Amino acid sequence: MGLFDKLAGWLGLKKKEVHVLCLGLDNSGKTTIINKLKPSNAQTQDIVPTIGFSIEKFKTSSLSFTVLICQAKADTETSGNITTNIKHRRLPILFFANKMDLRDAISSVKVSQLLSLENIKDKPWHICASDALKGEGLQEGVDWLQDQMQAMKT
Ligand SMILES: Nc1nc2c(ncn2[C@@H]2O[C@H](COP(=O)(O)OP(=O)(O)OP(=O)(O)O)[C@@H](O)[C@H]2O)c(=O)[nH]1
Ligand SMILES: [Mg+2]
Repeated sequence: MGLFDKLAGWLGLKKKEVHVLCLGLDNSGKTTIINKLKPSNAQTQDIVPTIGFSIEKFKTSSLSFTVLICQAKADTETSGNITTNIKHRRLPILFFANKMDLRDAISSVKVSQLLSLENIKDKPWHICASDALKGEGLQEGVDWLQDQMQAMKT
């Protein structure tokens, strides 16, 4: 069972489709993170650089996730479609400070300071240190998303 399956189970399943936007710098580990969220039998061993953007669809027993993966600088029609109105909605934002296994990695607290995340006042946000190769930190992020989505339902 992948982390998305667990998330779907926890959500109460009122919604049938969930859109997730995965945005980050080139080579930051976006595809690796999304791959790790899939059930192990659906994961690929062969991660290649994403050209432009990619759309992944996950179907769990009763929920489908559409994940749009694109570079922070991408400005495509598709990303526009999915991101329309995001700015004005109180949608949760989960940050992964990925590649924390690298020797020169800085802490998630420092990343948060450098990105001035404390200035985000109109949306719930959370930052997790992660090592997407080992899958470390991803569960913490999914747990936080679960709490946020539960709160949005009530
Ligand atoms: N050391 C380390 N390497 C990682 C980690 N996550 C991803 N990588 C590696 O970083 C490289 C880029 O990972 P991708 O998942 O392709 O990154 P991306 O953000 O999707 O890259 P683009 O599609 O090119 O924007 C790959 O060689 C991954 O194996 C991590 O947590 N630690
Ligand atoms: Mg990619």
